Amino acid sequence: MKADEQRTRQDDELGQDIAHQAPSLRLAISRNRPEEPAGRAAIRIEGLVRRFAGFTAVDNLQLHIPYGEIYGFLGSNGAGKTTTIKMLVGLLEPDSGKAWIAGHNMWAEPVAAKAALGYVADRSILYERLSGREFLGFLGQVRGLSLAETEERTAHLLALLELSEYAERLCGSYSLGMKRKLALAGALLHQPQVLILDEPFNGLDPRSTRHLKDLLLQLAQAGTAIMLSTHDLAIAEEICQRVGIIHRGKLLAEGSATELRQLARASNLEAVFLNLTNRQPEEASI
Ligand SMILES: Nc1ncnc2c1ncn2[C@@H]1O[C@H](COP(=O)(O)OP(=O)(O)OP(=O)(O)O)[C@@H](O)[C@H]1O
Repeated sequence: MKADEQRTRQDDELGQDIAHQAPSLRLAISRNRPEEPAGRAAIRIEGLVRRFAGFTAVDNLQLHIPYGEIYGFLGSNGAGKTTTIKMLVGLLEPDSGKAWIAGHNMWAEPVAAKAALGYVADRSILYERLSGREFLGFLGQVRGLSLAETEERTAHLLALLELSEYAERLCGSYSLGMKRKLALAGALLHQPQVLILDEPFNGLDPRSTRHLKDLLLQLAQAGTAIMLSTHDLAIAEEICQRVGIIHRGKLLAEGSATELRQLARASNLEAVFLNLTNRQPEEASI
């Protein structure tokens, strides 16, 4: 048997092991982390539940993400990532449970919570008849920035995201990747303490992907809390301090990629992920 095949088989067997231990895995890992008081978490979710016509899409979810951390939210198609994010950013009312952004309850103090938040949806919604610069100018007004601040931040972000040469073109004429980058510029305009990104790497070319990874690492280093959902396990492994794996609306495991790999004795996050979620193979479609 070749070394690669042997490692894959070992990963599979060990992964099946942790699949059975899944509920205790998270507890074991969280004991290894210095405790972050929940009240000081940048993003805090307690007991979040959302049902659609009797089907439970998000099932009693708990999450605490501190400032300065990049948290990867992983799950197969339909696992409940977008539903969780929509409840967290105030777009979808939970059936029960609560969510806080920078200490503000999203549903009781939505203005304060949203002021601290930058959010990019999985599908970018832009005003197609505005130019890139006009779009950011409009968002600056919505965010209550002065004209000078808006102009300065707009120029900085357009340059940072390599969009300056397209700034006067209508958003409707942008490519998918350019739209994603402009949406990100919009989310960063008011320098939020908390950034929530649903599939931020979708549609980006390798150069823009590298650029975004570096930008997120810099923002986290400066203290921004970042939660991102992704299907790209290599990216999660590279830039996320912790990852949470959601499946059928429940958090199966949570920890750093290294902790998850060590605990599972698996060679990579993909092996951990596939084996945890393969108990329902028809859903393991990441
Ligand atoms: N408005 C809705 N009405 C009915 N069911 C919904 C609605 N929104 C989401 N769902 C269901 O909830 C489940 C979770 O969906 P969600 O979009 O949160 O998954 P996801 O993890 O983001 O998936 P993907 O990776 O494919 O984007 C799915 O079964 C989906 O069909």
